[in-house]
Amino acid sequence: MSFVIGRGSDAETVQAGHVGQYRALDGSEGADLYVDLDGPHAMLVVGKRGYGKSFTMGVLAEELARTSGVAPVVVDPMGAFSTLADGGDDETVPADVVETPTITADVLDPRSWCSLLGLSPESGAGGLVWEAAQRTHSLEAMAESLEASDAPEADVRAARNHIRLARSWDVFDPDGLDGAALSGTEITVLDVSGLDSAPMNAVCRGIGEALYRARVDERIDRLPWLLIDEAHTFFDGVAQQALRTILTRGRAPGVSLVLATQRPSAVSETAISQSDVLISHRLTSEADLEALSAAQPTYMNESLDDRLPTDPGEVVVIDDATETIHAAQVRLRKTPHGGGSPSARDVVDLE
Ligand SMILES: Nc1ncnc2c1ncn2[C@@H]1O[C@H](COP(=O)(O)OP(=O)(O)OP(=O)(O)O)[C@@H](O)[C@H]1O
Repeated sequence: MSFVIGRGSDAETVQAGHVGQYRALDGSEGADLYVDLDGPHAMLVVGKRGYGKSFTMGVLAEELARTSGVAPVVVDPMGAFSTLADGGDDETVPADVVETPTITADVLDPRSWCSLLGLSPESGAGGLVWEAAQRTHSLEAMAESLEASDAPEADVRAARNHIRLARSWDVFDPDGLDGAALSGTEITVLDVSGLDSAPMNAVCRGIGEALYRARVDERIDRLPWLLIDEAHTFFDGVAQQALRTILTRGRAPGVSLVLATQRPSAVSETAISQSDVLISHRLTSEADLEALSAAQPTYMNESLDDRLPTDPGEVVVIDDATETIHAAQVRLRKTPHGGGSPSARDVVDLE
């Protein structure tokens, strides 16, 4: 029996992930720390650059990949998680890396199409894109429907150019990833690192909606866990809508979200207030500390900044389910860590 974050003390550690050890006040390591992977959760992993957010997310990903009944999916904007598939010294993690993830065009509603292409729905071209998205289900069909329009040629030309831009991203495909394709037992890593912010957001939105809808419509049995690194990138664009839906309504259909960001002040307030587990690495920026302090739970007696850790891999965990706070050291990765900063000394060693 151990303490399991999100579940409570004296809990069984089945369907729980081993993420590290408690950290005593003198810095020594204590008992093992587990996180509940059985029920749905919204987790937020925050911390200044280089203090271990991606590493911690990788540890969670490794644990999810080896947990039954869940369908873990990572949206990987830095290309740091494909190493999950490389295996470790003595253990392998079942992982499937999708290097060019695609989604279907109809996951975006007409308004989102306009915002994705930077068009005002009130403009001539925006209105045409809106109508095309409303009437059709693929990018091809959207392009064709523009040609049949009797709108002014200048508007049609502008709309055509924007649709052409969307086609050049190569992220829309009528056979794009759906809930079924994403709900395997292995962890699916979607490498979006080669994409600009707009198509990256479109993919994230499509994946979030596909997983959520598949559970609401009872088309998949396993409980999806969507892990998103650099989450602030997605609260700036069209992905935001899907992430908000999961944060506010994901619990009932059993969809979990793990967001990692170095800028908690740049993810929405919803992301902070709806998270039931907050894992905080070192943070120093005034704005970020304020964003977290504003959502600081009433059971937290002292200020959060007084408790924040100082070294990479050290965390403070605020568990809303059990209303407890824990100081811990995140365990080492079993698969290679794909993030981290390059060092000039490593280059010299190679020469
Ligand atoms: N739990 C840990 N145990 C040991 N070392 C760690 C741990 N977590 C992080 N580190 C070390 O810190 C380095 C930086 O970690 P990581 O790449 O996860 O930072 P980050 O906060 O995600 O940074 P960025 O914002 O640049 O992505 C790692 O390469 C690793 O050397």
